[in-house]
Amino acid sequence: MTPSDDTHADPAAAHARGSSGVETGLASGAEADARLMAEAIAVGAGHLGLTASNPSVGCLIVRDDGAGPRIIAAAVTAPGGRPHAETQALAQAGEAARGATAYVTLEPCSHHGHTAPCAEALIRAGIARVVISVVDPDTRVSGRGIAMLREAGISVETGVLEARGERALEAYLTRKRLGRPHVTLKLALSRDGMIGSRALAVGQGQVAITGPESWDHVQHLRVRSDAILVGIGTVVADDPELTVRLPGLEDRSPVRIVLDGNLRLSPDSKLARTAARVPVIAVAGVLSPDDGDVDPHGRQARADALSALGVEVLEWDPRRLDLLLPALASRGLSSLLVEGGARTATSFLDAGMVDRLLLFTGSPTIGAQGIASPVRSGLVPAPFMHTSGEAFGPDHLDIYERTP
Ligand SMILES: NC(=O)C1=CN([C@@H]2O[C@H](COP(=O)(O)OP(=O)(O)OC[C@H]3O[C@@H](n4cnc5c(N)ncnc54)[C@H](OP(=O)(O)O)[C@@H]3O)[C@@H](O)[C@H]2O)C=CC1
Ligand SMILES: Nc1c(N[C@@H]2O[C@H](COP(=O)(O)O)[C@@H](O)[C@H]2O)[nH]c(=O)[nH]c1=O
Ligand SMILES: [Zn+2]
Repeated sequence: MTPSDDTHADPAAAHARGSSGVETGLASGAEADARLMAEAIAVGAGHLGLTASNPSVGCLIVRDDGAGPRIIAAAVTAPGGRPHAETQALAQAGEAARGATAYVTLEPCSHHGHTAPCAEALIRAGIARVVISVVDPDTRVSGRGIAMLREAGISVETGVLEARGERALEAYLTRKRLGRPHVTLKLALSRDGMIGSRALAVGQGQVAITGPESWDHVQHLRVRSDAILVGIGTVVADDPELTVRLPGLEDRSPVRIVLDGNLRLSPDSKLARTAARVPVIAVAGVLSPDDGDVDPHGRQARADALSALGVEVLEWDPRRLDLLLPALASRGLSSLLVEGGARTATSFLDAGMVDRLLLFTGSPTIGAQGIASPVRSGLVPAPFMHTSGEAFGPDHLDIYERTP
């Protein structure tokens, strides 16, 4: 078996197989279960950022006819969230599913939602054993899928490679458990801890801090996110596009969100001009009668112009992250990538709304005109814990995770 960890490739194509399936070279048992679940997790990761409110689940159908386990089908939740992984894998396997084992990263669903329950489909297909990584916290499922399978006489094992499974499904699990998206804050820091420069005139573009290798990695982070968020200060200063521009993955751009309490977003900005292609939400707050410094007519005209371009102007207080994030979650957004700037990063950190912190440190120094980052590598306070570090060309990425 060559387990696939390429989350960017088409997961089904990664499993090109003949009618006899993919030999794994393993003997059945706990080690094979773990290896096959690792493969199911890799397959499931293939549609992160594409399945909206649904988790991107991986499912393998595996047969052992005496010569060791063979993968006869592999599927991931379809873009948009349906069909679910199991029904697609069962369709691929056909009659060969009878007596086989299903490896599923999330407990098979038991509810009649938009589709019939996957647990029922597994039973009907004659699956003999189901191996599950994570139990589904969805209140419509939550143990019922497992119970249905067991009642039908299927042998069920749960918690296989659970930590890795939880990590792969972290966005979905955070939304279900905490009622808000999983938040990754990513910042690019100069060697002296700055994220930008005040010396640049508006529209002069951003300071180059990190190189192409980091850029490539951030593009992949965007691919796997449901939404990307910045403050209006960044939009005014840099006029970013915030899309995915990797060849072949251009259609994987996440929803773009701007915190913009005074609706300063210009209809001429790259965000507004591309809104018809990739959604943009401007979180614009509600004008109160004493907002003396804002011309309500100007604001309304801007709102109209932006709406005509396809920007959604959301009258929600961008300062109340404690309310905004649950509102985004209720739209089905499970993973949020916050890309700055300094004030926005500070707000998310102060509100305790950052689950993972990615600090890219580049080689340039910016000096006294710099805009200081609210956090610096090596100086990140609790509750964050440094979990890994990696080089990207001349840059260094440090990853910190929130500890419970
Ligand atoms: N190196 C890096 O990783 C990055 C660097 N940058 C740099 O950062 C600089 C911009 O940073 P900064 O000026 O701090 O601007 P931000 O992008 O953080 O935007 C801040 C503005 O957003 C609005 N806002 C609305 N709600 C919130 C909220 N909850 N929290 C914070 N702000 C909110 C406010 O404007 P209002 O009152 O009008 O609503 C506020 O002034 C630029 O120089 C840019 O190049 C930017 C991104 C990444
Ligand atoms: N994506 C996925 C599952 N997702 C489950 O289904 C719920 C959404 O149901 P519905 O809105 O009807 O599609 C979601 O909250 C989660 O419980 N289940 C599975 O068996 N396999 C899958 O591949
Ligand atoms: Zn299902």
